[in-house]
Amino acid sequence: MPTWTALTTLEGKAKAEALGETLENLTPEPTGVGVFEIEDGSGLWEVGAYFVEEPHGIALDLLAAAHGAKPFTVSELPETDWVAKVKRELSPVEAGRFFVYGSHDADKLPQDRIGLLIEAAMAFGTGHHGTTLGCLKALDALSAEGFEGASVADIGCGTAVLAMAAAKIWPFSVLASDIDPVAVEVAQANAASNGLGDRVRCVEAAGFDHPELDGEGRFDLVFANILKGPLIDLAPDMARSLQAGGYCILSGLLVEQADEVDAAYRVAGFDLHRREDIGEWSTLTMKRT
Ligand SMILES: C[S@@+](CC[C@H](N)C(=O)[O-])C[C@H]1O[C@@H](n2cnc3c(N)ncnc32)[C@H](O)[C@@H]1O
Repeated sequence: MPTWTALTTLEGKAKAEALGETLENLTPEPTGVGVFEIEDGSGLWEVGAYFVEEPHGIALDLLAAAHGAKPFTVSELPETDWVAKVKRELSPVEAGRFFVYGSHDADKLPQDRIGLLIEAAMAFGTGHHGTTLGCLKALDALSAEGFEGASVADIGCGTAVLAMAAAKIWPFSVLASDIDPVAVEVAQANAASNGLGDRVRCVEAAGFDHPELDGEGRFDLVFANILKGPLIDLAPDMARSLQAGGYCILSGLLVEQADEVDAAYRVAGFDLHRREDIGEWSTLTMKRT
């Protein structure tokens, strides 16, 4: 059985966030990085990096020295325990008409909701994050306005939660993509377990850099829940890929970053159609002019 090596340290908030960012850029790249507040009133934050393979000790020593971090605790976690723990703790999420749930909560799916079965796995998108929620709500709002997406792409699909949501409300195929091959595998498996294996296709790609994603006016709706920087970089390709009157639903940006992304997309040929802020996260629906 593969084991996971977890490296954790405790810091104050600012240092924890800076350390988390540095860990994400570490070589070898961690399989996951987490930055969490310890809920004991101590004001301390836990920073963790999780590796499937043995971490690079020297890189970690340098990292700890550079940040003045307390020594990392290194522990081995059996993979199955971790996944099972996350699964048990995940409760269903409602977003608009959508109900995102794990198989352990299958009996809780209300009859009037559109179910999206997502098992906790090594991909982002269980519906719990404000960015995913924002995108699902934006999709629901577009559909309530009478919009029907006949050619939809989900860039940075993670679990494919957004691609599957679109495929559940409209009778067309959806193309999902992710830069991370593990996410592509998880996404394709989720599509199959939701009975959408023939209509949600997942490919590995960075942005629109894939023959199946390429083409002027190729799509009428594109989701991109990635970060502010990549979203801004993607604006010209997004404008080229979308038909006039089509939409992109953008998330992964903090509330204070929304105006900057909005401005970049206006320059590229979009108008702001809708904005939804959930907690510290903002989701923009931009309409191609
Ligand atoms: C925040 S998650 C979003 C997952 C899912 N779409 C959701 O809304 O919950 C971002 C995903 O985008 C992928 N990603 C990041 N940059 C990307 C890029 N330039 N092109 C394609 N995928 C990217 C990451 O691997 C990750 O799976």
